[in-house]
Amino acid sequence: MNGANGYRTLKEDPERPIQRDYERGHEDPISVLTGLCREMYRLGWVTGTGGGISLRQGRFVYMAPSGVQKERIRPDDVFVLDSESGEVLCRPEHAPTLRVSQCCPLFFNAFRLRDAGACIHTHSPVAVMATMLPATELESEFRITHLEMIKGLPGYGYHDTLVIPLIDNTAQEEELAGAMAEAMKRYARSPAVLVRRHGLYAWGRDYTEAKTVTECLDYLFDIAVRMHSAGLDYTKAPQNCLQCSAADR
Ligand SMILES: CSCCC(=O)C(=O)COP(=O)(O)O
Ligand SMILES: [Zn+2]
Repeated sequence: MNGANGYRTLKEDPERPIQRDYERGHEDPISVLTGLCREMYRLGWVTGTGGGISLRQGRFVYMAPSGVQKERIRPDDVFVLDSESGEVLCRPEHAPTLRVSQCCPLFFNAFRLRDAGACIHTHSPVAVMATMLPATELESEFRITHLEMIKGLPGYGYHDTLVIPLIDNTAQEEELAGAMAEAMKRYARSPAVLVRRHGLYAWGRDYTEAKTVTECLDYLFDIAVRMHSAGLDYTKAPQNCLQCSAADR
């Protein structure tokens, strides 16, 4: 069959659906986790052992150990947990002193409250800078509008104002869990929570979406910091936007 664009299109056989492995969880989640940790390290998101990613696939949750260099995790370092109870099912046998990531209860917030398939925690410098901008200090939320990359976030358009809740940091990572859950309930549309002077938790229905969301947010934080330095207001629509009313500007 020829499609309107001249490309050959195939009709999908319902008995033998085309395998879209990345959507259907046929990739090895442990290899995905170790590979993404290396990529996130290169982006400056998970340096100095902090930050990370957790994946949920069916009954199982995959998570890195705490306090280790995330870019150097090997497959046999990865913990496997029960996605319902949170119980550790498999631990690294070769290193009995390793403990599961301190981010565990925060990753579980994303799995339980948003039905996420992946959650990313970054210590990205631009995310941390964004939590200290004057507009975020006052409101305990990060707002930004009229930037193309907002469209990379599920359910958002160019003219929308993206609002990410911002919670205060605590001495221990686990102590953030309650405030993060509260913020997620109050900001039902938000795909992420910022932690002041610490970083970002962002999630998606699978690791591809979580990675895209985190990349778009990181870009938007960077732009916000640059716009603020240039004396520009990233929270308001530009004067010349014909679709927006005076109240938006
Ligand atoms: C320098 S990392 C401080 C602790 C932290 O913020 C963090 O994200 C720790 O994560 P881990 O997976 O190493 O428990
Ligand atoms: Zn952290």
